[in-house]
Amino acid sequence: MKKDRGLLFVLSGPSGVGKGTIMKEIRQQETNLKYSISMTTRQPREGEIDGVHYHFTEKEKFQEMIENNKLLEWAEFVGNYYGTPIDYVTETLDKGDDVILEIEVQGALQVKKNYPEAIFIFLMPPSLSELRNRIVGRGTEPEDIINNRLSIAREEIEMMSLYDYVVENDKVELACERIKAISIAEHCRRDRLEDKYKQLLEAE
Ligand SMILES: Nc1nc2c(ncn2[C@@H]2O[C@H](COP(=O)(O)OP(=O)(O)O)[C@@H](O)[C@H]2O)c(=O)[nH]1
Ligand SMILES: Nc1ncnc2c1ncn2[C@@H]1O[C@H](COP(=O)(O)OP(=O)(O)O)[C@@H](O)[C@H]1O
Repeated sequence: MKKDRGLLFVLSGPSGVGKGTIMKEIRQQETNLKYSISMTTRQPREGEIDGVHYHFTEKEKFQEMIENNKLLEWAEFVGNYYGTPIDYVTETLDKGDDVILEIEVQGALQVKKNYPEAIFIFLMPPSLSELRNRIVGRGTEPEDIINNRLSIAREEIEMMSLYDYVVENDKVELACERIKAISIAEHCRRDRLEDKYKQLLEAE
């Protein structure tokens, strides 16, 4: 039997909330979620690998992708460009596999416009002071960028109500379990096995 099209999940939330940490954990586990690797013009951080964490690229190439409609969505974030290559997403969904995007809020809103059937998950920190602690603790950004990211975070949090789910990232394992539970629940909702069971009842 032909597999139904996969489901598209969008994980979003303020910088420093733990999106990368959660995605790293989920990618190491056996799940049906395929991770879409974004394209960015940002410089790689120490330990980041091209083609694993991001497709790192020059501005010209990124611009070309936009012009050729090769990005499902894209956004400028603190001076760099980030975008989702469309081909991987459509090919994977067509094969019947689920895809998860880890993107910021402007991009998520574009996906909502272009692919409204996607399922939107907003990851929240336990508090704003904890969010600051996490960004400072990560030690990857200078003070002015941290402040910039925190003021964007406040604006992003205001968009929370547009999402289907709000998931707290208090403990990494708990947040991962919640996201996996959402994926299972959404499959139950989409697949509705009523027809199958109706046939079974009729056959008995
Ligand atoms: N719109 C959009 N945002 C992205 C994409 N990839 C990553 N981002 C977001 O860009 C923001 C900055 O990412 P990054 O520089 O890796 O920093 P970090 O996620 O805060 O560690 C984060 O909120 C990411 O979720 C993408 O393809 N599209
Ligand atoms: N549940 C959590 N509890 C404590 N620290 C966390 C938790 N989740 C993530 N962190 C830490 O917060 C920092 C930011 O996480 P990161 O995954 O880089 O965030 P994002 O990708 O959303 O910007 C990292 O140092 C990470 O180890």
